[in-house]
Amino acid sequence: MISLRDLTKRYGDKVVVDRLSVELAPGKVTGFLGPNGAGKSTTMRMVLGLDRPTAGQALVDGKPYAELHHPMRRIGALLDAKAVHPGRTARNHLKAMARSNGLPLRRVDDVLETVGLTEVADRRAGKFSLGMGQRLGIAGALLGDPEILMFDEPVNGLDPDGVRWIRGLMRSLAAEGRTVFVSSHLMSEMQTTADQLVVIGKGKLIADAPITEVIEASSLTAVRVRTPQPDELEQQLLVAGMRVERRGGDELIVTGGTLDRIGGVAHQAGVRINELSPREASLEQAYMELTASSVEFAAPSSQEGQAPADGIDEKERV
Ligand SMILES: Nc1ncnc2c1ncn2[C@@H]1O[C@H](COP(=O)(O)OP(=O)(O)OP(=O)(O)O)[C@@H](O)[C@H]1O
Repeated sequence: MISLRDLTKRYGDKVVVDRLSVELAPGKVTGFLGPNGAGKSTTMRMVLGLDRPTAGQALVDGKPYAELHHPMRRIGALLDAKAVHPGRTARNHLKAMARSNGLPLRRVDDVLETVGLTEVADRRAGKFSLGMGQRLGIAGALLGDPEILMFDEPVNGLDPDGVRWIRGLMRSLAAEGRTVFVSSHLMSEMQTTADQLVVIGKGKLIADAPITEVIEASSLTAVRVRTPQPDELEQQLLVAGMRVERRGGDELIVTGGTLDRIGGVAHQAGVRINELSPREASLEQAYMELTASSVEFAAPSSQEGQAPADGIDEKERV
């Protein structure tokens, strides 16, 4: 279990991590999201005892990293895949890690196998491709067979095969009951990998919720309703506290209500429904909305690539 309690880091007068309190649950992949400079890497470094909190605590199984007996058996991390001696072979790199951390040497072959590097184990790490380097970094994280894994941007720069492999690995580590904490810029990637999301902006917690809730809470998640009695239904939905946008003819776009609630309101009002269809925001849209005010260096305003206000693609409009 990783617990962040009012975790704060200041550099000079800049607050980089601001009273962050989060508990990361085992058996789940928790995605750690935030715009550039939000404080993700700094948070992860504090969990590993590489940076000292200015205030608050980052605890691993209830203790600061420095007080753990066999830290690599508790938590394994990939922060910087390039932190490998280029002249060492992959196998020797892992052996050195195992020796200096009191881990059994037989683990080296196990983790080489897990990450698919057995064939190239005796090649020098300096000659490895980016993807092989990432795999070696992950092998190092797995060496102590820890219950907690933390990866900082593990898919950065990987080809689709590498991305798929890491996704599968994270899912299977969580399925074994481990705590998996992974930062990423790739929302689409998190949408398929994470169960839970922790979103920060300018060091502050913005959201800590299951991914489904983050998407549901987006104002871009809507329901399209078609009815021959749009005035009546609009009235009843407004009374029930939902927001309704009229689309001319028989179409309403409803936000703030689930399919079930909208169906219930229509049924009670005796309104006939011809279509009731969900329009889910993508995680990307929900995320952009959440972090809009936390982006440190925004690009000059551009409409390009922005989601339409109701989250419905132009091509879906009829
Ligand atoms: N050693 C340091 N001294 C001063 N400022 C620092 C130091 N390390 C990080 N920062 C600042 O802290 C802020 C947060 O950085 P951090 O790397 O934690 O963000 P991040 O969310 O991981 O961003 P990215 O996604 O771009 O990696 C940035 O503004 C960064 O410039």
